Amino acid sequence: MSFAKRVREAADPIWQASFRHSFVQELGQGTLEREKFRYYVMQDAYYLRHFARVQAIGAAKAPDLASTARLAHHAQSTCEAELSLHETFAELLNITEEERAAFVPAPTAYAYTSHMYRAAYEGHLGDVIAAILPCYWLYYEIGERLKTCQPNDPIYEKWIGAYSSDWFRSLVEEQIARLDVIAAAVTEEDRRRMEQHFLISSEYEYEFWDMAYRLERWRSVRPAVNE
Ligand SMILES: Cc1ncc(C[n+]2csc(CCO)c2C)c(N)n1
Repeated sequence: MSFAKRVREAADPIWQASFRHSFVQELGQGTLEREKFRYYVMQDAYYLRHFARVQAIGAAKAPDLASTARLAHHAQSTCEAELSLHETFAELLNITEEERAAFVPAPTAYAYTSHMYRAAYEGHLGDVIAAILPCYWLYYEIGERLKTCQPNDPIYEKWIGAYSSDWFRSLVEEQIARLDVIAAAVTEEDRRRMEQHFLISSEYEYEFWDMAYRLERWRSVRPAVNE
């Protein structure tokens, strides 16, 4: 069995929990409270800004120029996706400049992005891909599950459409293939560490839905946003 398939299986219980999460279910049914989705969109914009930087670290750590080019390209696409996400949803959801200025990353958004930076800082390209792959792959599987849903809400339909597209599918397949090529060439110890990154990111994907559903906040401190 390929490395990617193996870690996907190891992560299956937590992926199933994401599929069942009320945030995902209610998004598909169109019953998700707008406040929760707005909160999610703003936290996700923060997540994407850092995701792009982690991809750029992957580009810098890649051992061959072709991988550097692809990862750098993906970092740019994430920046563009983030910008268009911001523009489209900010308009549709009436997110104001004041709200953006007052934005604070929630503990889970901060912890998840910190986890990706840690994997990238300490490791090689395989660690970066292992940490970022659940983001692509889980969203693709969620897109597949939700694509037959009819939330009867243009905003939720737009979100589902973004993750069930063929374009998105090819992105996921590219990263799965990259993970398998790297995993086949590294040591057993490297593979164990990569599996841990994959599992921890899978846990944080679940926590991210939960964070939005609960409108998570810091208990006492209000850290200023770091770009
Ligand atoms: C918490 C969270 N996890 C995963 C994604 C999905 N995603 C983020 S960046 C990227 C790469 C292509 O742009 C993908 C698939 C998300 N939006 N938010």
